[in-house]
Amino acid sequence: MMMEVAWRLLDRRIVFATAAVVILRLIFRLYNALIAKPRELRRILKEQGITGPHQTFLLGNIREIRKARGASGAPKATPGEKPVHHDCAGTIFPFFEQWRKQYGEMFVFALGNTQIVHVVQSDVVRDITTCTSLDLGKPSYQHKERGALLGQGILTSNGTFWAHQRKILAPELYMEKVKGMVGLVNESTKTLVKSWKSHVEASSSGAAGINIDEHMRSFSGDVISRACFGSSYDKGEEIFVKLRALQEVMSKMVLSTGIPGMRYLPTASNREAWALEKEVRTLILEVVKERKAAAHEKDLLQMVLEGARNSDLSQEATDRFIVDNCKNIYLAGFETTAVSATWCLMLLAANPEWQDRVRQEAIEVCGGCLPDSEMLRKMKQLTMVIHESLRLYSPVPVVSREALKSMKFGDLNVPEGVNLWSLVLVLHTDPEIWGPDSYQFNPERFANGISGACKLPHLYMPFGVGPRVCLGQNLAMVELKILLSQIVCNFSFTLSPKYVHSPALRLVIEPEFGVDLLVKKL
Ligand code: HEM
Repeated sequence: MMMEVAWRLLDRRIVFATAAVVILRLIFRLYNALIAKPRELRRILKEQGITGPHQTFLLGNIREIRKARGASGAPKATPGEKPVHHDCAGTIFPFFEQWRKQYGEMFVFALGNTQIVHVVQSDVVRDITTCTSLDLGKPSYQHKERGALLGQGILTSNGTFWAHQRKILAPELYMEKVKGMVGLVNESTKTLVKSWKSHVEASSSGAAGINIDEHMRSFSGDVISRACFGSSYDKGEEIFVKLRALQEVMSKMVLSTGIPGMRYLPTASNREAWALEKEVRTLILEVVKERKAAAHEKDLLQMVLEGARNSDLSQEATDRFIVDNCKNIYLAGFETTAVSATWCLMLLAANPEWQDRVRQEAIEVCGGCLPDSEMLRKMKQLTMVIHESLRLYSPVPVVSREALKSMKFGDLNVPEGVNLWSLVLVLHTDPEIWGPDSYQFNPERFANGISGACKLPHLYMPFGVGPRVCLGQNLAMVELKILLSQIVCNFSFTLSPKYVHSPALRLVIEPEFGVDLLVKKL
């Protein structure tokens, strides 16, 4: 009896002792990750003279700033006012402007427990963005926060795994291959032009008011579905509808919190994201299964499939490789292209003289036909407008990297785990680089290409630069050129009085209330 009681007590003591050790280790790890390591990184940076705001800057703060300045962070604009472009960098990132004044060009701040150095000096930006070392990668917090959306695909992965994925995907988006996609982009454009024509015909005044954002998204989604899934296009559409829903759920989550680990909690949005993630995975793998039966044309999915099969991965890892990269291509190529087209059309509507110039050129070059790749090359005025639009409203506002090991750029020692951010919008509108009219819409500056437009061409980076430069930039330019040339050939358009100019930061920089145009058939 005595023995039994002693054993029981001992048992309990062992259980308590084990639990105490586990809890203490957990506390120690949390302390290290949340307090000791960030403090140590700050100390190293401070020794180099890099200081900055001490409060932890969570993405939730963006909402506070928005509340204070109006819904998007942009000053309130009156409907019908001509857009003022100098809004963008300063109003979307007012805190950066304030910190630059307070701490100088290079400063450190925190996003959750991640230390971020803000860098805009041209030589340091060049060294960072062109660095080919695999020790410099994409920030790990992006993967943590957007795991359900991105998985471990090309956008967020690092090291040799990223290099392997890039090697498989890159050749499929080289210019030679993209030339072969002109036909499918023309198909998607025809659908859009037809739908706008019926809108105009249905309006009694001969001018239809169109909120163009959804139209641009349908166009861009249509192109990506065709490029990715080829003849399995119908299934591709279904997958992309679900992915868009997933993206929307995730974008709300990303904006509402910067707290690490939130995505593991069973909140309502997390549960919704997990369910959508599962559905997308099942749908993609169904297409893959169907394909195993028959020889297939070489669309993007097929390349991802073959790349995964030749990679000596387990079945589980192969499936993940395929699903994650399909999701990554969609995310990288869908919203960015749609929002770029939206900004280009807003600028053409606000600047009728440029709309006329682009129209005249498109009519001369295309002669009433759908463009081929040679015609696209000849449309110089249109290319200038697209470059200028991507300069003022670059959809991706920040190019970011993480030092996966301690690294050095010029005099800057970057400790392992520190992130580097270059604000594209600031670099794109710096009067020192672009001249006194840097905030104005002036496509003429690109008459002699990017190197003729500014003093430091490597700082023009709507598609990023260096080894991780956008893989889809050729396709994106082809999409924009075909879409815009066909719109100006078929329609004339002005900004509707409903339009309120308010660039807002969501996953990309987009017009907060959309773009409303008044469209007439030519
Ligand atoms: C106007 C439209 C687009 C813009 C503005 C854009 C912009 C960007 C930017 C800024 C990056 C990050 C570069 C860096 O971190 O240095 C990126 C990466 C990427 N983009 Fe795009 N993109 C566009 C369209 C597309 C399209 C249509 C696709 C695919 C079909 C695509 C695929 C990718 C991929 C796969 C990456 C990751 C590259 C890597 O990490 O190795 N993008 N894009």
